[in-house]
Amino acid sequence: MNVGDRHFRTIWVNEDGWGVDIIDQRWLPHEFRVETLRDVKATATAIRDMWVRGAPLIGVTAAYGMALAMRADPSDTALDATWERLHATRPTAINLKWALDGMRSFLRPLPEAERAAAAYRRAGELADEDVELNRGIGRNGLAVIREIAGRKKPGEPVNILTHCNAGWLATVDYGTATSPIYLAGEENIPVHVYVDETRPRNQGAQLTAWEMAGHGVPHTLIVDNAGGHLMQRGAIDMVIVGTDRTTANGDVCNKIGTYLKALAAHDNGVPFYVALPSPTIDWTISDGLRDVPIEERADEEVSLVWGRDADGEVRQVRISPEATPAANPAFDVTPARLVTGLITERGIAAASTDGLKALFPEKVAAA
Ligand SMILES: CSC[C@@H](O)[C@@H](O)C(=O)COP(=O)(O)O
Repeated sequence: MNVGDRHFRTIWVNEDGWGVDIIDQRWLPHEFRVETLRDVKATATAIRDMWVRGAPLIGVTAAYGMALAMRADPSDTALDATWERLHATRPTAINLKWALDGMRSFLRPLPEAERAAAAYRRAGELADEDVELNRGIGRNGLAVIREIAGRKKPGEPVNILTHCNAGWLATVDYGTATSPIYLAGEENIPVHVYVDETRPRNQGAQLTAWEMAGHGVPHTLIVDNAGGHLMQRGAIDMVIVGTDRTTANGDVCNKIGTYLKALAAHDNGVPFYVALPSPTIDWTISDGLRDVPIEERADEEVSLVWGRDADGEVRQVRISPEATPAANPAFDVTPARLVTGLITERGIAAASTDGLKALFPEKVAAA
């Protein structure tokens, strides 16, 4: 998507032909910074410390990390060690394992001398494929927005609530939850987005709001706790969120707080959609609560917040007593029964084993 009048993806190969450039998302919305990753160590840090984040982008970054590793040492030992090191960075998004497994099984049969070039090529293909998957999600989600818009008075916007950032910054381009929103904009369908701030790291306030502002999408920032109130008053037409891992029966693991939004949506009859590319489906599990590992992140993410002060300095401040401990589970699981539909690149699936099987029969068979 565009930053100013220049098109950016979130990740690309540096002009030197081998470094991997990323948008360092820690500084947004205050500063737009690009960093170059030059080895596996830097790639692991970038994923773990959330310079890049969002399930699809984590996967593609890991694929490029494999390429950096193969350039330094194309041995089987390095292949396995890189898989282990990158896989240990963040536990919840299944796209990470999907990308690492795919890269390793693609590279293993190749002669060592060919592995680095092949790895860069394959990582680039995964990046391109991600963009195409997201375009597909956009087209399918757009049908839902269009249908709601058709029931509105002319010019009245479709009010969409989203949580966290499942935008272009969380993917290679377009985003998952935001892709239908961007396509609605291209069709001049009026939309308005309520952006949950998404404590503790504020991906909504910092990233989704920046995306919406940058693309002229009418939007309003709300605190996480305002969603239920707005739904009770009929201010939300639909919810669209992303996911880090969806199980074969349609349970959805996503950023902490998603479950509460789904409960409020269910209680108020508001459609609750989840937008996801098929690499985010974990076909090997069918009980999200039991089987999805939930990342526990540092307590400082709860006690300290980043912002820009009156002098223009980006800094961190403490908001709770030094002595108060904090817990920071980063994701939660929304049971399939609360999900209206799964918007995928192949269409909208019911959040159920049969619903997903109807769209992806070959994946179910392979699992
Ligand atoms: C298209 S991104 C889907 C999810 O990865 C997104 O909703 C999310 O929860 C991101 O969490 P994050 O901790 O910022 O990586």
